[in-house]
Amino acid sequence: MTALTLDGVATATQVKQELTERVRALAAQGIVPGLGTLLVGDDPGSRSYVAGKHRDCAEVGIESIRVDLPGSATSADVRAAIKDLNAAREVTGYIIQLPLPVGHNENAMLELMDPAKDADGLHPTNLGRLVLGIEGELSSPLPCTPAGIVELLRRYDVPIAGKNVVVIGRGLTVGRPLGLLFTRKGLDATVTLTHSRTVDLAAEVRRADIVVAAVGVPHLVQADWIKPGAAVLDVGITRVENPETGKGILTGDVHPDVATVAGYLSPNPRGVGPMTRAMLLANVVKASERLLKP
Ligand SMILES: Nc1nc(=O)c2c([nH]1)NC[C@@H]1CN(c3ccc(C(=O)N[C@@H](CCC(=O)O)C(=O)O)cc3)C=[N+]21
Repeated sequence: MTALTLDGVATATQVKQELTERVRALAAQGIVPGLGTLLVGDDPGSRSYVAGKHRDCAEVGIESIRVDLPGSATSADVRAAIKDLNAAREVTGYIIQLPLPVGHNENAMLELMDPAKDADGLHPTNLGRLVLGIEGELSSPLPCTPAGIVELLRRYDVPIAGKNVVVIGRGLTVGRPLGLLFTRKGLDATVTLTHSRTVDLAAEVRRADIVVAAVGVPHLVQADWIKPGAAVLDVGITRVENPETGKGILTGDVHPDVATVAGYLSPNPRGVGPMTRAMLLANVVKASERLLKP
């Protein structure tokens, strides 16, 4: 058996086409969604991620508002920039590009954001609403990677209700919110959240119909860990130095041999990553559409 590829690039392209239509409909009502990004310091990875997000915005017609602060910026500078973004009328939603340089208190900065403008869905109020299971229009922006994972599975009609999901990694942006999302009414999966202190990780993963690996440990998940036919989402990515060439290779958490056992496999890169970026755009468009609601 060779797993069906859950193609994140093709799916993200579909999502962006649908968003382009929704942005056109908003423009007809005089509303232009705007995505703000606050980048502190000059980490090349963060710079390239932020540049990618603004390219995505241009693709669907969302306005971009970039705020870049130098690495020497103080917490007061960051707080002032957050206050400006909260007040800026052209900003529908924004993100604080993580990680912030050492010395800044990320959680305190996230809490300063206006929850209605939290395009990442990582503000405590929005994570709290996820716990409360607030559905429908009132529901807040969902964290982008968990939303991207569910959207990818849905678009390939991968069964979720009643299925055993094993998430590897309990991080803020993926593992923890994903457990809440999969157990929501309407998705109805059963979730096991594993982590570095889980006793027999392979045994847990072998029970899974859906596996999400989000830890950043190259090729952690082996083929003999996978129930034949299971869906595997490879999220964690690490730049592994090639000893011969010295080049950095992007390596996922899932060993390539898994493709011979799994029923579905998202590649990494070109899987959940592009879906994460598409869901960020969806959060901004949804926030603008909420402005239309009486
Ligand atoms: N507030 C905040 N929110 C984030 O969502 C956030 C963040 N900070 N800091 C950094 C991480 C990283 N992240 C990625 C999203 C997509 C790809 C992605 O699309 N990667 C491509 C490969 C690289 C590329 O082509 O750019 C892929 O997987 O195919 C990568 C990384 C979001 N992050």
